[in-house]
Amino acid sequence: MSQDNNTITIATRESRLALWQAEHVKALLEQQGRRVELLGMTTRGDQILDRTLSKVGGKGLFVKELETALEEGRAQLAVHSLKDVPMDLPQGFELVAILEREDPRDAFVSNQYASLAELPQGALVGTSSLRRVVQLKALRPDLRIEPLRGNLDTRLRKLDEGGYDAIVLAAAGLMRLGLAERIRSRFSETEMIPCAGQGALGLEVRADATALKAALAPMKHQPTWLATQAERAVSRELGGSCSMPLAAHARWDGGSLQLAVALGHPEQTERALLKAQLAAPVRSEAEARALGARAAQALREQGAAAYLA
Ligand SMILES: NCc1[nH]cc(CCC(=O)O)c1CC(=O)O
Repeated sequence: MSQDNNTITIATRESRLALWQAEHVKALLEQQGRRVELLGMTTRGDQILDRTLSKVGGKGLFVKELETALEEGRAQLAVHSLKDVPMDLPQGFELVAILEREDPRDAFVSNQYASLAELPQGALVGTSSLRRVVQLKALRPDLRIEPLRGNLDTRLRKLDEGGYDAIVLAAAGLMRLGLAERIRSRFSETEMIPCAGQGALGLEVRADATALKAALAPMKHQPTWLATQAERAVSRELGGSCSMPLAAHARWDGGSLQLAVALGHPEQTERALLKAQLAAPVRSEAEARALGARAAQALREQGAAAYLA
């Protein structure tokens, strides 16, 4: 297929969201005169749709098959939702760029209610993200929260079939798929702190792909890169995977990064949510990671150890 050096083959999952993201990067590369093909693949994470991902365990459920394609030379580039990418990539792989982040917030979607505040006592909310569960419980202890799995279209269908009063999803995914009109309201980044990397796309290549790395480097959006380095450092420091109830979101305020973090207990959702907010001037990746490490430390000082399995 792509034996000639000018063609870049992008390995992608085949969900509508993943394909949109791969097509988006393809279009950006084509604007630079590159020839691009897509290689669609099914990952283990796509196959396990009947169980909550946190119970399946294992990191990188959505990325491993794509990495194998890079390893075997069937593709040169993998496009990921950054929040699905493990904090430390396996030996031989690298994130070469992170694109400018879109809306990082979580969205409230319902056919009857305009916002969380409007939900009646004891309403049923669907989400499978432990991060969302612990923050929803803190905001509205009366709510019943039930698992909701599947790709975005499936989750919306389950809402429309009457299975839930409301569901909570990442705004960015809905916007990418042209489903923004389903969003009734957005949570602020402080009331429902997003997951590390939410709303950003990461480009992964083989670490030895020198020429390709040089070609992709200009696609790196430095403010997003630094913000997400701080967020991902929190998770790395706490030994986290994407399935623990950890939230980390950094936003720029002039030259300073404002980092908000929250950690809930994975089983006892009635236990207090640990929270911290820190800010620091950040000019380098080292400074971004140091800010993330300080936030993790702040959570440890509040007793994070008892929350980490
Ligand atoms: N975990 C699945 C996933 N991975 C990326 C997105 C949305 C897009 C993004 O955050 O970049 C979603 C859906 C969701 O969490 O609702």
